[in-house]
Amino acid sequence: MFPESTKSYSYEECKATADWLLAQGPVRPQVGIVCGSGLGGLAEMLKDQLVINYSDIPNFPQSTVHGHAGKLVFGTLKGKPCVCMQGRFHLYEGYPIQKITMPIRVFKLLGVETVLLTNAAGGLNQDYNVGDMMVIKDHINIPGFAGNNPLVGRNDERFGVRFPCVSDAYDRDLQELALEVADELGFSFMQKGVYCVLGGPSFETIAECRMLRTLGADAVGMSTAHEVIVARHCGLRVFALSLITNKSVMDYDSEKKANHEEVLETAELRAAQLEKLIANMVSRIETGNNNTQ
Ligand SMILES: O=P(O)(O)O[C@H]1O[C@H](CO)[C@@H](O)[C@H]1O
Ligand SMILES: Nc1nc2[nH]cnc2c(=O)[nH]1
Repeated sequence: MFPESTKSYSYEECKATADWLLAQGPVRPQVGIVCGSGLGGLAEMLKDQLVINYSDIPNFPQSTVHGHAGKLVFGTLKGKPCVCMQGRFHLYEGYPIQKITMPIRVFKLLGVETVLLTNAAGGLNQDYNVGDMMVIKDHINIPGFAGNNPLVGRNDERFGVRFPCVSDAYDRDLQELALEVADELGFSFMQKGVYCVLGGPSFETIAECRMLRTLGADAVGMSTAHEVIVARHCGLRVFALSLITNKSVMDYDSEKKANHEEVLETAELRAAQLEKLIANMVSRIETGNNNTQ
């Protein structure tokens, strides 16, 4: 009924991967973290680590992008059992959208309740500066407009409903918690806005940047929104944060050119602060009942 390209990983395949992972170590993670480009240092914060290469995990895709190490790290962060993806998957790597989001379903089957996703993104909002952190309040899923949504294909009710609501995808309490924690840390570079996902890997043209800004997007990237849709479908609580690694070029007189090196350089500059923010958030997320303290 559905073409082969829309084949999801079945519940049984995701379960087999989750069971294999659970058999490797004692940690039963309640928080799942996904590291954006150049932000893999987040995983280093975990204590009592069990590190598993993606290449050793049954059914798992492989990382192909510089700045995405390709390791799954289990451990505790501020005493909370966590699992951290040091490297995510993107559409432009050539994977079907169901494959790049499959780890989120594995998170669910591992017992994860809350996912914290990070990414590197271009700042469309001209009030944003390089190095700002944007709490994502909503997204625009451009590939989804053309039917490239991770939930396309047969729906398995064991994960979630056929038509999930995503108007409340980004948990409001977690958004508030992030801003509260950032304030306590003295961060003066916090923003809250709308993330737009494109397929990549080419960066945007000037006309595209102008169009996306007109549509209401504050930042643009090539990830996250697909993971968020799958996470919400299976009932996970979601928080997502963009590091504005570069300013989108909106002006034909500009000499600036988007490039992955700048993305990684900015990530390196802000990594320690981003790690602090996420760690302090994790310490205040009450696990076991999906609430914050
Ligand atoms: O979204 P993450 O994985 O942080 O990566 C972002 O950085 C890369 C471009 O430099 C793209 O992959 C874009 O999506
Ligand atoms: N699409 C896109 N992804 C990014 N990731 C980091 N910066 C950018 C950007 O400017 N555009």
